[in-house]
Amino acid sequence: MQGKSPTASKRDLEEYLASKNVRNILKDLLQHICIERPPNPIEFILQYLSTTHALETTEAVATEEHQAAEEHNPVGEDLLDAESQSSEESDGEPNPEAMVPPPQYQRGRRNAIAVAPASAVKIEDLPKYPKDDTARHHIGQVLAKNLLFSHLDDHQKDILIDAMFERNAHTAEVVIRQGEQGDLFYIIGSGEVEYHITKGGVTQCVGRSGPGQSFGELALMYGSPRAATVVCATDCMFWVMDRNTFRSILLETTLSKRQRYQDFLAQVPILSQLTPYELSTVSDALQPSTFTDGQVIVQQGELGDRFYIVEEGCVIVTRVDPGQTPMEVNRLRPPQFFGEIALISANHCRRATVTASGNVRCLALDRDSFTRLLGPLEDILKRNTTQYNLYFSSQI
Ligand SMILES: Nc1ncnc2c1ncn2[C@@H]1O[C@@H]2COP(=O)(O)O[C@H]2[C@H]1O
Ligand SMILES: Nc1ncnc2c1ncn2[C@@H]1O[C@@H]2COP(=O)(O)O[C@H]2[C@H]1O
Repeated sequence: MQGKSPTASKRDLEEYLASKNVRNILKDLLQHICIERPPNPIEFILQYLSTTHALETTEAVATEEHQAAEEHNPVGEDLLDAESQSSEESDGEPNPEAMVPPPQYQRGRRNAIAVAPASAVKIEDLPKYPKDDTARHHIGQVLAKNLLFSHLDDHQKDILIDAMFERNAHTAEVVIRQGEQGDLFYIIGSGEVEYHITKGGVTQCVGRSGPGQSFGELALMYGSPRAATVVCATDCMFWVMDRNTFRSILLETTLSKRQRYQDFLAQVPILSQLTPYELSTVSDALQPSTFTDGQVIVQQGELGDRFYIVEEGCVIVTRVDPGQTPMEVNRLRPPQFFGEIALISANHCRRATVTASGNVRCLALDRDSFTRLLGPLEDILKRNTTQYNLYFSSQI
């Protein structure tokens, strides 16, 4: 028997590794270990590989179906319909409860995270849908409203703008159906949508979104069936991107931000009222800010438009009343928060000065995100201010 030359066997090996996609699988695995830093990496690796393997098999089938659909309809016409029909065609009437939301969005199971593998598609191979300057400008404005896109540089934004296509839908039209497979991500250009979840035979409206907001990320992040039905509350225009574009440009940051803040936000008492999914949308909107010792974060008497949660370090709250010297009234540490009074009071005025004591890291929400995400907590926040013993609390 003739032995193979060392060069030939090295080449064989390379070919074998390439044909089985081994390098990419290991790269993805390593990337996800770095993002999640699991306490037990071996358990994580075993779970990741078994989940990934299952997902890749399903994805291969889904991709073939998608390619077949694209060959039939190369410019992406009727993709909304294609998305909502796919599972009806495969197994008759869709059953919204056949599949439940991904485990991390079910109460009490926050740690069970199934991570979908990152896309192997190169950025330059993403689709390009021609559009005029007005459309590009409009997408740019829409993206600027959504913090999921805030980390993108101009080059990435251009790629994203090229890869998106426009979809229109009428009031009451179902864009996404709970339980179905899906591979599109939507950004609302105009109009409003409602989210409905059916559980135990009961359908509930769990939220509503408007221009600049996005939906449809869960199925793309976790390879799971759609977790909610999305229905147009008004006539809508969407900018839509496919799974590969979402994964190439948005998956890592969205996933890592949600995973990074998930456990921390769960400790913030005021946020315990929110569902795990609502908490994850709070994570998307958080803006980390750092302060050095003595730096004033908010100043009494100024107008305020940001809410802060202390993530690391300590802040000192001081107040000065007319004709008095400034007095320390509070010290706040993780996971306490401040800055809500200016956002819920009529005159938007800061009622105290907050200063960093040592190095401090805070997570901030701007006024729009605060109102949209924490608006339902306003009564609790107002009640909470009574603990500050503010003589003007009745004016809030
Ligand atoms: N409470 C919620 N639970 C799950 N998904 C939600 C919820 N509210 C809005 N959604 C969105 O509805 C989308 C349905 O499709 P996806 O599961 O891909 O992604 C989901 C989210 O983007
Ligand atoms: N005793 C206190 N009096 C006033 N504000 C306080 C007090 N303790 C903590 N704070 C926080 O300090 C913040 C200063 O900005 P805001 O008035 O927006 O919201 C205020 C509260 O969140």
